[in-house]
Amino acid sequence: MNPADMFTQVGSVIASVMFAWAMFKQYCPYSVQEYFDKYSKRAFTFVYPYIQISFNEFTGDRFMRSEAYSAIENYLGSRSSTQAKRLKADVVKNSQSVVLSMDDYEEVDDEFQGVKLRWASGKHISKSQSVSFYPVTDEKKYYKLTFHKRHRQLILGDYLNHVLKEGNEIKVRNRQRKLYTNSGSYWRHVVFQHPASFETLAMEAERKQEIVDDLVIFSTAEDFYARIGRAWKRGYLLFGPPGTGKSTMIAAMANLLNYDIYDLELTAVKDNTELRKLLMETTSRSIIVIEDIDCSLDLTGQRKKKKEEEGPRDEKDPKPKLPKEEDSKQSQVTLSGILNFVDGLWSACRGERLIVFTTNFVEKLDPALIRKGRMDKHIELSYCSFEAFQVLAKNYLRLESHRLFARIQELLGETKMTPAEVAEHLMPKTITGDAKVCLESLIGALEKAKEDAILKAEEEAKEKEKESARLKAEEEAKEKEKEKAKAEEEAKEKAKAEEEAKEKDSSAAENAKKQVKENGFCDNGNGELNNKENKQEGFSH
Ligand SMILES: Nc1ncnc2c1ncn2[C@@H]1O[C@H](COP(=O)(O)OP(=O)(O)OP(=O)(O)O)[C@@H](O)[C@H]1O
Ligand SMILES: [Mg+2]
Repeated sequence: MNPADMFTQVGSVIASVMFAWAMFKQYCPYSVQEYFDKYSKRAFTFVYPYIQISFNEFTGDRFMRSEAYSAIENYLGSRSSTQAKRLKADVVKNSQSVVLSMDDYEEVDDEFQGVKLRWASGKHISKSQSVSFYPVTDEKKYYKLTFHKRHRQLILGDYLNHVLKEGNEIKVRNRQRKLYTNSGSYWRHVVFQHPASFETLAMEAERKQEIVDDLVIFSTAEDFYARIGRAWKRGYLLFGPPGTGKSTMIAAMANLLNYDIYDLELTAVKDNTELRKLLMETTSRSIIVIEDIDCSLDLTGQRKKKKEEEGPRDEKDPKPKLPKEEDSKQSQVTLSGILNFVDGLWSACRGERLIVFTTNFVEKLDPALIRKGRMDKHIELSYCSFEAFQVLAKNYLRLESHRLFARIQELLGETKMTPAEVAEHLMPKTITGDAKVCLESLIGALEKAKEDAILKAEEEAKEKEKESARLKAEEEAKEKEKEKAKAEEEAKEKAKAEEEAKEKDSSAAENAKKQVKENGFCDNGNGELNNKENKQEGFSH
């Protein structure tokens, strides 16, 4: 048979098969088609010796990007750069390095313990049903792994673990950390580039080391948390006056552990459901921060008391007050919503998370919120100590020691100044950045602060004295009032007694007169008898 005849024959066979298939599709009942589909696929897999696994980009309801997908993407990155012909490039780490990954419909070979496998990338495209001028396409990307079925055990066990582990490590190395903030129920992010570190944090070295150790132990304790059956999370409560470094410490924590930050603005969260949704969208290796928790919501222990103190409504205005506009817009996140959030009911799903609360007034918070187990570590950030000052001097002025340090140490022991205020004075004030000028400015400020504190203390002492004198005078006046009331009472009692005695006397005289009239004598009550004659003659018995 010559080639021309052969092509004609093959062509006519293909055309006949396609015609038969089209007829089958058109006229055969749907149930029979389904049956046919099912068994043809089974027959195919029976003779086809390879296994295929798909890893889709999104899991669930397009809610979260699959961690396995992004790990595979990273893992295949280095292999694709040497094998694939079409690559995708992305810039990471503050525009400092380029990361390559394979483009759609590319294939890459891999080898593990002598076994050959193949990865392919692809996407399903489905057009959305919406009627629109610009039709929206819904892309679902995936990676497909193909390997011989006799290696099933090895690939499903060791190889996939190896891919995920290595992919995650590459991800951590390349990752550009993000600072997320919530606007309503969505997170928005910017690249996180805060320069704070524990080295530059002004704090006593011992306490600082303790916190660093705690963080590092936490970040490497996955197996421990799994063994004791607790969610891999840890709560930190940072408290202290404004400007003592709470926010700075959070940035230092994120830099130390290479974590993202989710800065949660509670007042922008509508209710507990929205809070849960936001939390579910946080990724592992992150710090979830709620700053100034005492101001965020009415979560303080004094909540009930405050309401009681407000007392009954104004008598003159018995109408119930309508809520103000901002009241009605207020967040409905409740204390129990926050407690669930902290307890990790919703965060237990995957990965490590730190939860950090900051407050200026720890005593105002509801004890339930900050009990151990919820907020595992309470860290007080307080006024600047000499040791903290030394760190600042080293950061700002590159000074280890100076003759003015002694005076500063003395003053810091006598007065309170926040690290933020101290740092402000250490900012170079001249072009030459003369350290002496800065230190003298700080000494001046500390001396002034000390004087102010003395004046304030004197003022307070005077106020106290005045108050106690006022209280004493009030007490004395009350005492006098009491004595006067008592004297008046006694005088009244006496007058009453005299009145009664008088009345008694007059009734006795009346009785005597009556007896004399009737009997000619009377008993005067002393066993003596009186009569008219005796009286007239001046006799008496
Ligand atoms: N302990 C510290 N170490 C280094 N710098 C500090 C420290 N405390 C404060 N600062 C400096 O002061 C500034 C303000 O500090 P920060 O915002 O961390 O204070 P804060 O405690 O969060 O205050 P607030 O309670 O008002 O939020 C920072 O920019 C930082 O430079
Ligand atoms: Mg702060």
